[in-house]
Amino acid sequence: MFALISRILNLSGRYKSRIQAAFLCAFVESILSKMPIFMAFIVLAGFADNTLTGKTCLFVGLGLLAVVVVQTVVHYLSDRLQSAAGFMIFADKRMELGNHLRKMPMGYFTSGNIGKISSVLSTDMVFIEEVSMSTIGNMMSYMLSTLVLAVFMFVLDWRLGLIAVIITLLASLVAKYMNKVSFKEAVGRQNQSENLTDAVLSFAEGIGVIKSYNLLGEKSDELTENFKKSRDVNTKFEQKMTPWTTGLNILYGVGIAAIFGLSVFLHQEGVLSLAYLLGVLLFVFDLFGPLKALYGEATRLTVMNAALDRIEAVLDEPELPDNGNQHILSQAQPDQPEVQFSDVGFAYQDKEVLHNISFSMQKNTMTALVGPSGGGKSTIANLLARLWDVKSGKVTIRGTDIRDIPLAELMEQISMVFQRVYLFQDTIYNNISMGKPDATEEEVYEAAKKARCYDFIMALPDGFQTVIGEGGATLSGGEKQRISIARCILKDAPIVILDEATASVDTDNESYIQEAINELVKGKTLLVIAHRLNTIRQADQILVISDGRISEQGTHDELMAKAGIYQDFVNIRKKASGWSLA
Ligand SMILES: Nc1ncnc2c1ncn2[C@@H]1O[C@H](COP(=O)(O)OP(=O)(O)OP(=O)(O)O)[C@@H](O)[C@H]1O
Repeated sequence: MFALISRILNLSGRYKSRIQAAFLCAFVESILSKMPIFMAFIVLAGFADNTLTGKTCLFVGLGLLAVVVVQTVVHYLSDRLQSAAGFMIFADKRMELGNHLRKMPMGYFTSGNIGKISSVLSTDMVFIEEVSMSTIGNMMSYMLSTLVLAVFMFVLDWRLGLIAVIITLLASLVAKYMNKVSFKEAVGRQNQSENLTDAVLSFAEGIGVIKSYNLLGEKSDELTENFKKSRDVNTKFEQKMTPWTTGLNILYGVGIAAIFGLSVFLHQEGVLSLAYLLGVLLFVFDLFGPLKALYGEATRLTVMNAALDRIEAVLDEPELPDNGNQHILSQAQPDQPEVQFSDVGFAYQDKEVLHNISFSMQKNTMTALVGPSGGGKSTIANLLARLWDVKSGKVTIRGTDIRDIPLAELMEQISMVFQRVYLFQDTIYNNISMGKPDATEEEVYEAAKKARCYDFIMALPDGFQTVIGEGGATLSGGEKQRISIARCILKDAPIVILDEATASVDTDNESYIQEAINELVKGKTLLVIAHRLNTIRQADQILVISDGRISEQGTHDELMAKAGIYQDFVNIRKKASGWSLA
């Protein structure tokens, strides 16, 4: 328990003194909350000894008033200091996590991790930031209160103090095992919470497909199954905890009965005065209250510990190193290619997917990657943009290894047009201008014109100020694609990576998109994952990628003359509607 408390306190960093002050206030408040019983003890003791005077009553009355005032002040202070500290610490932690996620390779953001990231950023962070400080504050004050009450029992009679200490030690032993069980179960509970987040996200994202394939029943059942599992995991947790909490309650009951019985016996034996007996009677029912509350909070602490484990697991995921300090030459040396892959190998975890990939791209030329699905085309394109790092060999731009170039500088050199377009929930203007944040209005409009989207944007009621996304304007897939191309045109990076669309859009849209792409790639070095025969024919070089290797390389005419895999693909492509047979 102490290890857990110190683990959370270690996070406090620059807010340490604020938290210490908050805990001090919480402790003072908890001591003050016992003062009315203490005052009652003074009055009853005076009454029993026949020494009660008006002065004592006045003193007790004023004392109670002062206690109420001070208690209100420290309660206010501890609340303010604690909750603000929790939010401040975890606001910093969230930023650290956000910063870390930004630097992680794209490979991490596979669907299996999306649920984990959402769960860490929302459920775990929110839980810890809302309850951690108050939980620790309460626990500390309960511990100190238990100590103060036990000392008071010793003051009344050492035998009573001894019983209080024995019960406290036994309770902490029981609580230790209870925490172990709670901790074990907390891991399972959180894993199920992640599974549930995953299931809900994938259901919400795939609702279109689910409906169109009439899978609503099946997928709803899967989701319901997940809800049931969560219910079962939580019920099991409560069931496992009940014997322990009951055991603790019995122990407290036995302790109270023993102290009560012994104090009456000691009074009858003439060892304990009536005043002290009254004192015991006043305190005994409250004696184990703080201890009870302490172990109630301990369960929350184990949940927090599991949440911290998950936050730290995400923070421990390796980042893509960004310590390069070389700059890309503005012009390649004579005879130096713009882009060069030299003996590149790559694996997703242990699965090797690229072997000995070597090719070069000359400035302002088009290289087309073609080949069967799963061959490795997208992986090659992603390695050029350094979405992952090569496992062996190297990728250079104008002679410089891309790992030696600061990521921000590398990104300035490359534009990527994906099949799956992502537009932010923002105005069309801002969605385009993020390609070049310091662009003038004229430059944004010019890019929109080149990307063939100016006219349809101006036809919208709010024009470029139209907000896209949920609650905003809905655009067709082709329109979104053109806006994303406008963004790239504005960025004007010298190297363009294009994943050519396989999905069929209507003929109008297709020709507009083609025109937009033609504008984008003018005077650029282009790497295209090509699916259309027209595009492939125009390429300066074609790389046929299959099983992670370059199996053929050349121009369309050269490869057609070879009667190899490329020729087969072209023939099939002519018959079928898509190059990619997946
Ligand atoms: N994130 C990933 N994690 C693990 N394996 C992956 C991942 N992405 C791709 N792969 C695997 O790597 C291999 C190459 O995939 P890649 O997407 O590069 O092929 P591709 O030629 O672009 O295929 P397609 O034409 O279908 O897009 C495949 O076996 C694929 O299953």
